[in-house]
Amino acid sequence: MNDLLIQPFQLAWATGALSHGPLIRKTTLLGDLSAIFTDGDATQLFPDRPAYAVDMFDTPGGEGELYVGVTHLYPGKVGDEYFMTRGHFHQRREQGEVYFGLQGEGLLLMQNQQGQAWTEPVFAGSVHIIPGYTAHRLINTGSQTLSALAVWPSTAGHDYTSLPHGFALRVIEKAGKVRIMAVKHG
Ligand SMILES: O=P(O)(O)OC[C@H]1O[C@](O)(CO)[C@@H](O)[C@@H]1O
Repeated sequence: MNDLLIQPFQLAWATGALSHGPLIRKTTLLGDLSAIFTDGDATQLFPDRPAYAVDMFDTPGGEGELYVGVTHLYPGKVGDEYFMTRGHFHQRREQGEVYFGLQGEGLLLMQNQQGQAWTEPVFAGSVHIIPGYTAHRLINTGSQTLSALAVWPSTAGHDYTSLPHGFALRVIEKAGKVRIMAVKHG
């Protein structure tokens, strides 16, 4: 092959489909998420139902390397609470991440180490800079799959243990409307 011209990976922006490169897909089932929903027991009614899938290019890790992936978060609720990702800080706290909304509608929930939380609407074309020292979670408030492209340092890692009481906000549907609720244990 001509080493002076290397074909890039590709992303279909409208759907989040990744191609032209080695891919890894990780699917998270409702049954894996019982600890994060208010009505955790309800997740056991459909434990094998996929809540979301993360596709990412299988590229080298290490200092200075970036990962590129797309999270496809499916529509649905557990009780009145919308499907969401686990949410995490980065092991390497100082490392940030960038999300790009591709399709669907939802919220990006962020929370700093002081416990202050906020949300940003996610939609096709939205751009989200997740600062370092900030936990983050995607929430699907729509009726279609919410897909977001993410770019993050390969050394960032995922810390799921530093939110023992969860996030300070929960997002539910009430009287047909999206409600962002401040809670003690999110
Ligand atoms: O690991 P979580 O919190 O379920 O989030 C899903 C994915 O979202 C990302 O932040 C971006 O794809 C990944 O790092 C993470 O695996």
